[in-house]
Amino acid sequence: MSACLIAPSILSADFARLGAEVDAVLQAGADWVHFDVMDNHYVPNLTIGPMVCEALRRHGVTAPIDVHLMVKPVDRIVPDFAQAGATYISFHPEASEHVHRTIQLIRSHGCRPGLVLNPATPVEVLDYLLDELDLVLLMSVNPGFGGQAFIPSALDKLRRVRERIAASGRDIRLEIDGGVKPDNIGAIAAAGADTFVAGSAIFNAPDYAAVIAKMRAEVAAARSANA
Ligand SMILES: O=C(CO)[C@@H](O)[C@H](O)COP(=O)(O)O
Repeated sequence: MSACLIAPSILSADFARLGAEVDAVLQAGADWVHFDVMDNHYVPNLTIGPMVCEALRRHGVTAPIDVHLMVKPVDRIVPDFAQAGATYISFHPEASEHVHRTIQLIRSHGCRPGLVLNPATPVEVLDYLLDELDLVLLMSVNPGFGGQAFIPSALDKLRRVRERIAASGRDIRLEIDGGVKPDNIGAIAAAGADTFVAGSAIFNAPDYAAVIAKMRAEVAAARSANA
């Protein structure tokens, strides 16, 4: 099993102090910065774009930036995010006319491509695509807002995607996003996730290091119970 990675979603950060917030979660032990891009079209909310990603790089952030595009169309913003310093760029298949082409576009710009499955998107959407992907992101809430409750059917979906990744023989991260908390992250890890996005659970906590450490401990306990 791949290393457990914790990716705080900056959607729940204090945007007035974004650089300091990102520094704080990374110093507290986070691995990635999860960067939620919403366009008020594909999803009913509006957030941040490539200029903010670039500003974080200029601020000195060297950790992987995990860009989750909740935008439609996708392709025209990909080069801008690559230029801005994105590491992973993930998108929703429903938002792209030509999913395979968008994946190739992301890779051709030097980034790692990921595909995002909404709660009602079947796992079969991965057919013919897993060989091209570096990451699969399963949404355990409907995209658009932080602070929603985890949808339990995501656990079965994680197991099914984990089986497909194992069968592919490729090193693909399996990321989960939405309602991830210290009290459910163990079950989520046991179902097969290795990369954990958490927004409100981390940024609403008084002590970022303590909540990240608690999440890692829960993942480690679940993995050793399943070994
Ligand atoms: O992409 C999204 C929502 O669309 C997520 O990244 C949320 O921002 C996660 O927030 P929490 O559920 O962890 O509060």
